[in-house]
Amino acid sequence: MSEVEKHGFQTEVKQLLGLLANSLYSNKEVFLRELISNASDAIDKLRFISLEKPEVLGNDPEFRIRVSADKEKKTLTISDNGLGMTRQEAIDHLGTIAKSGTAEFFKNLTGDQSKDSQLIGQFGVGFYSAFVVADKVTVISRSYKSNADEAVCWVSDGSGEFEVSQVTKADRGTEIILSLRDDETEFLEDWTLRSNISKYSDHISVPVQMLETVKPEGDDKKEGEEAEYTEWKQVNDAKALWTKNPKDVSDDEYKEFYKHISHDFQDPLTWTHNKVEGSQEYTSLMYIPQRAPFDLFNREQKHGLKLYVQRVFIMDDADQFMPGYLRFVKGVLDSNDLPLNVSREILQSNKISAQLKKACTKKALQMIAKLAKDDDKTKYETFWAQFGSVLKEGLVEDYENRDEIFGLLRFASTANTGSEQNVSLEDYISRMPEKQKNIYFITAESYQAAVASPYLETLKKKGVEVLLMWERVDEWVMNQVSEYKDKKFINVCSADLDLGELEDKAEKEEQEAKATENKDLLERIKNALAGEVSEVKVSGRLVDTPSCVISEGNAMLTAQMRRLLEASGQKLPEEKFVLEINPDHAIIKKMSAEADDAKFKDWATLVLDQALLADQRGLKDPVAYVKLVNSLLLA
Ligand SMILES: Nc1ncnc2c1ncn2[C@@H]1O[C@H](COP(=O)(O)OP(=O)(O)OP(=O)(O)O)[C@@H](O)[C@H]1O
Repeated sequence: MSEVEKHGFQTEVKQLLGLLANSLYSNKEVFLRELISNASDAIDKLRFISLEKPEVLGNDPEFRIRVSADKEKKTLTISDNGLGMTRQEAIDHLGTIAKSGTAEFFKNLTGDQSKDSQLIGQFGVGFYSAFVVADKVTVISRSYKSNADEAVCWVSDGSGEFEVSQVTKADRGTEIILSLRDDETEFLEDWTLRSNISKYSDHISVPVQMLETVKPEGDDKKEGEEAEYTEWKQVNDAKALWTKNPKDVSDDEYKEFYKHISHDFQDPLTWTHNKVEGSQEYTSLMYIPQRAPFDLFNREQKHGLKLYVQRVFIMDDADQFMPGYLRFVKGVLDSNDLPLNVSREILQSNKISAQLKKACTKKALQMIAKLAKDDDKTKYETFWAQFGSVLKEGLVEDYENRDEIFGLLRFASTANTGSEQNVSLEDYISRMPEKQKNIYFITAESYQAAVASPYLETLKKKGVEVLLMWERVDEWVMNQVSEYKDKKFINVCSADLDLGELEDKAEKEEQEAKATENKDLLERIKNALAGEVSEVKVSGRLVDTPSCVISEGNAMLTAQMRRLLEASGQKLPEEKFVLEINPDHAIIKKMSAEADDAKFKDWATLVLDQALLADQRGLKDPVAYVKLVNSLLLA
């Protein structure tokens, strides 16, 4: 054995190891699924390499995973003849977590063990789950590229460090030896292992073998042969789940397979399994998780389907088949038409992959639509809470499926008493009074800001429902969609709020009359606010509030959008507002009666500042505002 080299785990791995025992307490046996999954991935990868270089298989061409227990030593060994790891790969892969966004994820943990261990499920623990049952893990691995004496031995007790040394290993592949804790010896029992392996691994295509005692009897027994001997026998079904007829697959099998491909501990919310024959031949099996992954909004998040061509694994995270707004969909795509030597670059510009993307997108949207119709309403609520804001991106990203996506959206609304997002556009349209031709909505900083906005006042008075939006993505999306089923989307904060036929002739005339009547007042306010506002108008949208501001012309940078752009580092020109006043409001009446120009200016400033505050625009000089309010209160 060569010199032993010590390494420390990456900080995040240490944190993960610290939380594991708690998070996997009630389903410790998942370590077996995770290690068998890794072994099967390692075999899939080598099978792929061998397509071009069959010589890498050498004299060991039969892929298999082996599980064996040693009751005396209290060890459980999982070995595979996959691609193996070099010394450096073992250091890199078994000492760090390579997922982007990992550091942020760990920074955001609360420090409360029980809460954090729930979150860890979102993360996928993989190899490290071995430490839940073992107090020492030894990995002996030889890469398919290395010689027998260049194998690596990796050992750790999971506390903070691991050791690596060079060893000799006769065959290619990886052997993981778990020294089980005293209270975990049930995993040495033949029956426990067999039942867990068949539960977790029936659906993977690689045979998983265990040693079986064979008792030759009668004619089989040869002269001089020992009474009993052991032989490696296949334990699992080893038939890739997606290749089966959907009718022959149980819900439990679908759920287990999901856990195998996703490394999630929870069951999926739903799935769709489709075998398509004809001009294109492919099978897709797609799932929606119950919970969003920790990196759903990380640009570098790996997502997409596991790609197989004619049942041969080609690559993980093939994002060419799923649009970005469906990045939470997990699953497998097995194509008969793509070439086996397909690369990411080829997929990017390939006609077949474009057709497959279209088909998979449609199927995924149908799966979501079916979930929306499920009798169990909580399922769609869960889906919407986890992935709704991502799905909305599809309105911009996927013009072709816009109507389908619109149909899946759920909103908060003034028709509800709380902030729950459960109103579909169909619900909204079905409640529209005959005279209403448009769909009204508001975007704001928060639910509270939206529902209490002065911009809703007239619509509320007229009994018109308004959809309330406050998610980051809303402003951007709603700026880019104009209509649904011939109904225009109208932002109630827009400069020229189009009430269409909801505003009758008499109201229009009344409004015009008020504008004429208050012409001097409007002019006086504009002068008093010299340069602060571009125009002062009589408002048609206010009832209980003295004033509001709207953006000049149709520039329509709402407060929310402005903040988003500023946060992204854009320099925006200073905004000019149109101030709308409600001449029937007592404050405006009081202001109008003020003869003293200086005092009038104070009132005008107050009315503008209040409008800016109500629109969550913030004030340039909040201290001056407080002084002004106090002086008017004490006057
Ligand atoms: N049996 C094995 N053979 C070869 N490489 C392995 C084996 N087990 C683990 N590895 C390597 O170690 C890496 C880390 O494994 P780990 O289970 O922690 O994460 P993962 O499988 O990449 O991610 P996740 O489990 O979240 O999908 C793997 O990506 C792989 O490169």
